[in-house]
Amino acid sequence: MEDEHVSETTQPIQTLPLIPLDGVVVFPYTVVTVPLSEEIEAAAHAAMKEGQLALLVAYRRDAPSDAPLALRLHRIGVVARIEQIGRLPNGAHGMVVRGLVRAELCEQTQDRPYPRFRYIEHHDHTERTDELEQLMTEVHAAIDAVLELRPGIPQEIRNFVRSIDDPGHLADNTGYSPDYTFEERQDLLETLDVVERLRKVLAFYRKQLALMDIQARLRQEVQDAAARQQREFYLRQQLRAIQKELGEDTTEEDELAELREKLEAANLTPAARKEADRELHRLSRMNSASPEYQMVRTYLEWMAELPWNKTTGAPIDIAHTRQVLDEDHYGLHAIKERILEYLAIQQRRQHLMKEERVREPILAFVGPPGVGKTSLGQSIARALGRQFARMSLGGVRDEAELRGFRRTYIGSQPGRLIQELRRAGTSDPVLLLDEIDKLGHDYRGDPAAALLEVLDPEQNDTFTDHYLNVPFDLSKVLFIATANTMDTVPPALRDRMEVIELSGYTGDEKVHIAQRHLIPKQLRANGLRPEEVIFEEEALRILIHDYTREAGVRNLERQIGAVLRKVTRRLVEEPSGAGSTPVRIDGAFVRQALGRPRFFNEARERIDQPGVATGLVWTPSGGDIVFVEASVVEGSRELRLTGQLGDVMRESAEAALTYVRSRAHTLGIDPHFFDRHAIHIHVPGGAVPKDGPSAGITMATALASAATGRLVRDDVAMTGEITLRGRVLPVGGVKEKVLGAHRAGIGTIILPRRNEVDLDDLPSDVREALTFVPVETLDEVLAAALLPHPAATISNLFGATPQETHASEETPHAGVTPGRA
Ligand SMILES: Nc1ncnc2c1ncn2[C@@H]1O[C@H](COP(=O)(O)OP(=O)(O)OP(=O)(O)O)[C@@H](O)[C@H]1O
Repeated sequence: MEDEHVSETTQPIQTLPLIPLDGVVVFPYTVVTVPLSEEIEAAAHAAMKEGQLALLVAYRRDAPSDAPLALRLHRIGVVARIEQIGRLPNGAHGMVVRGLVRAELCEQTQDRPYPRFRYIEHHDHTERTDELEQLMTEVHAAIDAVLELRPGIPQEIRNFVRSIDDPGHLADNTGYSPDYTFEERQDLLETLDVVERLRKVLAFYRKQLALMDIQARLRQEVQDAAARQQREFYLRQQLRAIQKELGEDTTEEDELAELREKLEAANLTPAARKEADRELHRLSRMNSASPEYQMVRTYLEWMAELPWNKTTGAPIDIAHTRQVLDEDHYGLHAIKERILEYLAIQQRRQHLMKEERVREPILAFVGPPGVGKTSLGQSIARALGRQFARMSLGGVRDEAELRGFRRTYIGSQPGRLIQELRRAGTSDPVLLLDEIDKLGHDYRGDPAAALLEVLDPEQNDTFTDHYLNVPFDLSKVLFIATANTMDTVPPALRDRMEVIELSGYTGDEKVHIAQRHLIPKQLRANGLRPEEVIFEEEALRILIHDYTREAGVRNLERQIGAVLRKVTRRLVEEPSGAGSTPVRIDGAFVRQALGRPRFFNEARERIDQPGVATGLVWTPSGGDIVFVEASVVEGSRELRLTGQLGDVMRESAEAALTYVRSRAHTLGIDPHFFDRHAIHIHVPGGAVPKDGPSAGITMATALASAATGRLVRDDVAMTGEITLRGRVLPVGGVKEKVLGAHRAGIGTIILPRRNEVDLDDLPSDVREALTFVPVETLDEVLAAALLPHPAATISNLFGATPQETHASEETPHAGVTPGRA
């Protein structure tokens, strides 16, 4: 099938003298000088007489030397013309031969005085196909590229190779290349098919090119690295010289000595000492320019800077602690007592053996923002003479954030715990674990599990950070957790906490906190002296009620700061007035300084139509009021609920509807009203999901209001779960809810009778300021919450007959807003 490429053969018509070659391959078209050994002399001379022609064939390298000649020779050689016999430049005898055509040996016809062989000639036969042309181009390009890269190749040779147009000729000429081994040359000679021969040549040169490329790159890299090292060396020498000039000369030895000294002073644990010594030894044998040197140095610096055995805490003194807590915090009596109890127990437990100290709980302050969780932690630290450190766990999703990354990672560091301890500088600080309710977790490991280990006295004296890789004793740290809610804290962690709830402050408490703590703090922060300002209580109350609405005092403190900034500015702008009379901050000053109030009586504003009732909710940032809206439209019997309500809340809505329907007659609602109307209940409040059963009575009230057209009282708010039969069940979070309602300006609170006990927890001023309506049934709720129908009179207030209300039943959905009673 490749016949057209196969060289033409001629019949073995003649014989020629054979000159065996040792390690030399002669190709057609090439001229070679061959040393004339004794062995071949006779043949050479005989050939000269026979038209200068001889067969030149190489010995096989693998054949035994005692084998018959025919077997010791390769099958293919060339017919060559001996151009000249004579002395070579080196003085030896030699001959110049020119290869003419491939020859295949047939049988030997003579042995002595020189061997003769019959042979067949193989002439190249090629057809110039596209494939062949393409191959030629590629071979030319490859040879060219190799020659280009090879230094010292004369231009004539390249020009000569470029000029060869005959494929077989081109391939055979490459046989000159010094890169071929003998076997490769012989193989090329034996490849009779020209295309195949060219392919072999191409493959050979490509391999050659790749090798040269790698060599060149390696050479370049070696050169670059050497240059870089030289440059760094040069720069370091310069740096040294500069440091010497400045008197800051620190050589590597100095650096090592300094580290060694620091480590000595750091009072390391035996395990840490061992690791540090090992790394110091490693460091002493490293080149200071290497990146690894820096890594080890950083590690050793961490080790040297950690407070392995440094403590400041004195034994717990309860009386002193009480005094400090009182100094720093107004009120919070029950909370302070619990803190003192906890510390007293800690004091006792300190003497216990490690095995007995298992399952010690951790203090957890839980409550809305700004109620003093952080500042209580700071006070405790102050009272115990310990450092205070704080670590926010909000959004920590990765265990490695707490425990660090192994040193093998580039740029690795110890975890947050170790970092905070270094910052604290002692091993017994009060460490506030902030926002444990916002701890995350994902595929990289559960940080809560790591935290559990940290908090477990059984394990935390050998806490191992991945970066340090030696145990660090955390057992002397006083951990305090803070959270807005315990609901989202993983149960295993929750079990370890002694929860102390801070529910928020009343207006009066806030006034006191402001007068005693926040105003003095903000005066200092704004560069004011106490005698320069008179902060009137009226101004504080306006700030509390109209400019902030919060359980804590964080925004109040901010607003006080904002008001005082105006004072500072005024004093700076009008220095003449300063010092004479103090600046008086009253209500007018506040309004002028802060602009329009942010909060107002929202309930009055919202309840302008039937169908709206005020409920009470508990949120992680304190209690608050919420408005439940119900509307009825003519249509098929349907209940729609919107406002991101959870399943429990939806069920309560259904229970509310069922009950209101069952009381339609008493409430004066047309018995068929609910068959002809669709009901829609909506609880506004943005995108916040809401759930829980405590809005049951509020939904029922809103529904009853919408269906009867009677307005709900705007100074009333309520909370309570309902049953299908209209009973009101107790709910949670009453204290926070009541405080939230009080803040929002609500005067009357309807709550389940069984929650009345919770009112004992309320500050007395709040209890006195509010009216509580404890209820057991929904009828009682509606009686207290709904205003009489505009058309009704006082006498039939709660006993309206169907006829009396029927006439005006259509008003709400007819769009007429009944007037306020
Ligand atoms: N009872 C109090 N007496 C005096 N100052 C208080 C009291 N409660 C809170 N503060 C002050 O209110 C400010 C806010 O309190 P803090 O930062 O401790 O709140 P927090 O509960 O930790 O809030 P968060 O949950 O947002 O961290 C602080 O300046 C704190 O000193």
